[in-house]
Amino acid sequence: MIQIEHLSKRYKKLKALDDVSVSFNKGDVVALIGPNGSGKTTLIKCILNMVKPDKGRILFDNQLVKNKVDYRKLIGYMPQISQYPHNMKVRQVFEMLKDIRNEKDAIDAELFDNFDLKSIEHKTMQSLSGGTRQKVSAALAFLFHPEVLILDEPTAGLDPLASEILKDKIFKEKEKNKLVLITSHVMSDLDELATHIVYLQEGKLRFFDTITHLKNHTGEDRLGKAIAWLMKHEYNSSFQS
Ligand SMILES: Nc1ncnc2c1ncn2[C@@H]1O[C@H](COP(=O)(O)OP(=O)(O)OP(=O)(O)O)[C@@H](O)[C@H]1O
Repeated sequence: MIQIEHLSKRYKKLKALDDVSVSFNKGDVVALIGPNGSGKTTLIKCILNMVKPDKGRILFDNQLVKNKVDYRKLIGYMPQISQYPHNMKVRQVFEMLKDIRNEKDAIDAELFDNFDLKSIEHKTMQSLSGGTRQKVSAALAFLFHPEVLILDEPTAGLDPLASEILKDKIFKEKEKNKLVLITSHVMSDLDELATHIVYLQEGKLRFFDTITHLKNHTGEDRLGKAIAWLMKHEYNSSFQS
């Protein structure tokens, strides 16, 4: 569904992405893992056409994404830092997006309801706590039944109940054969959800495989331990599923 071929991106001398090739299919829940600054968000932004790569190409459903916008409708994106106008009320943000899409009937309000966003819809975005802003951002990402979900640190700042609600929702979408890409530093969350691991280090793809294969290879049954093993050992595995 998404093919990334020889992708490179530099910021001056810094190689944020260095010849990354990987592909993702429907039904995969892919955990993007790597140290701070390893290129996870840059990879996501390239997929979304928010950052222009210097080299390489990305295909979405076998179509090049370069200079395209339409395919973005099929992706629900939860950014690390949401950037909705500060003085807009929560209700207005939802209404604005529904108006832009003109798809008023095809709404998935499950997270809106489960997070009880109705009770804060009169508040402005700037008055929300960090975690509540994350809830709004999550509800917006799932709103239009997207085929692909790209979630950048989705559970960061969420309380335990909200975090469970969001993980249940991600799990349901996986069951519907959606493709989900998640970055997170919370290994236990990824252990519950992910089917595949992409491990980036200094912009390079160090590892791409199924979680099952990673655990078998390392002899660890917890993802956190298996990733620690990867970080300690020179291990390169990459397969295109
Ligand atoms: N707009 C930019 N201008 C200059 N450098 C940038 C820019 N965006 C990212 N970088 C650099 O590119 C590298 C990769 O950043 P990126 O945000 O992709 O990392 P990350 O893996 O998502 O990190 P984190 O885990 O901290 O979120 C970092 O060194 C970062 O400082």
